[in-house]
Amino acid sequence: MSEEQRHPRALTIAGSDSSAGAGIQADLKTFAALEVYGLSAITAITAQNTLGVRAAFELPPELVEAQIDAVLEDIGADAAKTGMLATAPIIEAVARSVARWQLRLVVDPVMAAKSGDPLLRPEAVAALRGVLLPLAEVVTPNLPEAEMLTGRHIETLEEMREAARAIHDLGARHVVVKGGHRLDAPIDVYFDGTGFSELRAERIETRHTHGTGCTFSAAIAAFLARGLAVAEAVAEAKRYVTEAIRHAPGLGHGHGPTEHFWQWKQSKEAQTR
Ligand SMILES: Nc1ncnc2c1ncn2[C@@H]1O[C@H](COP(=O)(O)OP(=O)(O)O)[C@@H](O)[C@H]1O
Ligand SMILES: Cc1ncc(COP(=O)(O)OP(=O)(O)O)c(N)n1
Repeated sequence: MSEEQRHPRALTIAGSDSSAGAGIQADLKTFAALEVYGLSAITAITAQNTLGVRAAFELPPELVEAQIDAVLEDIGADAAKTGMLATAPIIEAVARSVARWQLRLVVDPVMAAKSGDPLLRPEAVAALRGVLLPLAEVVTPNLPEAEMLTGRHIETLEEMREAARAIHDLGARHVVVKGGHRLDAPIDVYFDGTGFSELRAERIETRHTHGTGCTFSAAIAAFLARGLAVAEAVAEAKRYVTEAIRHAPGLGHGHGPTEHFWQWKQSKEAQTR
């Protein structure tokens, strides 16, 4: 097998964030840091910084589909992830592509930025639930997104487990309900359709958490592309995002980006020594 054939590759289908802390830019940085070749299909262009989203322009669904076809016909992807999908027609176009290309898909059901600015039209939530989630190998809602998907209030770990089960019932095969929005430790709940486990980490006291959800889901896709099983990929991605937050460079006047190039490889090697 040639070098080119063995190199893992992953596709992100997401919006562009001009501040490069979230969206396509965060995903590609994560793929690169984890030594996975990154491909992209852009769904929308946002003008945003660490303080908020100033403008957004949604691309035509046919152009999103054309980007996916162009890279998959030529290069192919071992795994893919979605982020900001903006509209129901884009979600439907992405679902058609995922089914046609039989993609191993991680869905980050992005609905709003940390600043509160909306990134998904309200009427598109039904398409996310009904059309895309049934195609997801993994879905990674944060607490407000899990509330929107289930129609339940979620606060406690037990309520996170109930929400994970309800989202699994919508068709996603593995569910991670993220706990970054909890008041105490950022514990995430993982459900594989049979059992629950918790992904635990210390809370890092910082305002620099822009794009943490994008980074987490991109890392899951990268580890899947590298051949890890889902439970392992999710656990490694949790370690990755925790270190990305810890090493945040402290940029901007609001919620700044996390860091991707703090020598992940060496820190992994040190861990296993
Ligand atoms: N301050 C923090 N310290 C450590 N981990 C965090 C912190 N904030 C978020 N996380 C983790 O980052 C990941 C992304 O979660 P979250 O911030 O809830 O997503 P989103 O960006 O979609 O709102 C989760 O694994 C969460 O537990
Ligand atoms: C273009 C774009 N996509 C997604 C987001 C939201 O990303 P997320 O990782 O959920 O991070 P926060 O914005 O919640 O920190 C975005 N802002 N822009």
